Amino acid sequence: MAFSVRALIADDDKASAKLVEVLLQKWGVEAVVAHDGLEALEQVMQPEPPSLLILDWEMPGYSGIELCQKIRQIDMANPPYIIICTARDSAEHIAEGLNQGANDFVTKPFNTQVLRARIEVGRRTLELQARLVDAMTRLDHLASYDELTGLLNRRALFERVHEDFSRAVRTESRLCFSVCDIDWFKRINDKYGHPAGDAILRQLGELLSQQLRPYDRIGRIGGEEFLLLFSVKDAGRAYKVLERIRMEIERFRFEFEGRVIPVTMSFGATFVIPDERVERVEDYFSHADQALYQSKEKGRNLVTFFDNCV
Ligand SMILES: Nc1nc2c(ncn2[C@@H]2O[C@H](COP(=O)(O)OP(=O)(O)OP(=O)(O)O)[C@@H](O)[C@H]2O)c(=O)[nH]1
Repeated sequence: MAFSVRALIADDDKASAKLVEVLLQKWGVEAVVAHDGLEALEQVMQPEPPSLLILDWEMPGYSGIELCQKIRQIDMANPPYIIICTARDSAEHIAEGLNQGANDFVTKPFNTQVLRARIEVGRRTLELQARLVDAMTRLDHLASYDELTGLLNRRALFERVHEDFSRAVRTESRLCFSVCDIDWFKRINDKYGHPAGDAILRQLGELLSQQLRPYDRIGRIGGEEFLLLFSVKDAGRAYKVLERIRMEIERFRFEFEGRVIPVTMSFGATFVIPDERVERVEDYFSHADQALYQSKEKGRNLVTFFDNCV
């Protein structure tokens, strides 16, 4: 199916606007009409704006050229394709229009065939742009999210953690930074198979996400290792949150192909009062990791805080 576009015709000459509207209808292009620059700008600012703009050069409110300038200053994921319609067809005018952000020109009185061909060029360009934006969105997602669990990956998570620390400094809030790791995961893989291990990672990702609030951070930072960052008033409460999560995991029925697989997780954590030294995020990570090591040493399925700060 052909890629469809919605057009905006902006022209203070009502007869001329009507003529273009009728032609667009005939060519299967849905169109809305504005009779001055202000009305046209309002249409462009709608949540789902028209993508192909056919703007008259001279209009009350804003001229077609002023509209071009304004629209090109707006940061849009999918900028519109703009055709300026004008009787001014000198080289200077054409250059000025293009320099101000128009994609194309149609001179008045226009030739129907040429107008149709130019609209088709616009439609093709918008189709390519939509595909590019779609591909970039997908690439962005792939670059930031772990494919198996759908959680943030290590790189994206640490970027956000740095932002969270800066925000916490401003709002004077406190954070709990925890690294957690599945116990004996190698044995689980060996006993039930790698696909079962993958299924556990997926189920665990969902379970961890349900345990935290949407604005807390959670990500998969390595094979069977996850990182949690949540705001909390004091270290005692932080301990209770992690203990609750640890017990939920212990109780949860992880299943793969009808078999229930017991899973436990060890936690290392540190309670943080963020300060300006953003590089300390790496120190906190190292502290949480050392505490995780202690949980493993003490027998696993445990929550340990760095430096016994709880
Ligand atoms: N199924 C699956 N396994 C993974 C994945 N990533 C890492 N692993 C496995 O996770 C296991 C981790 O093993 P170890 O580092 O020895 O840790 P462990 O067996 O969990 O032991 P402790 O951490 O000491 O409790 C290895 O066997 C990895 O192959 C993955 O994406 N899918």
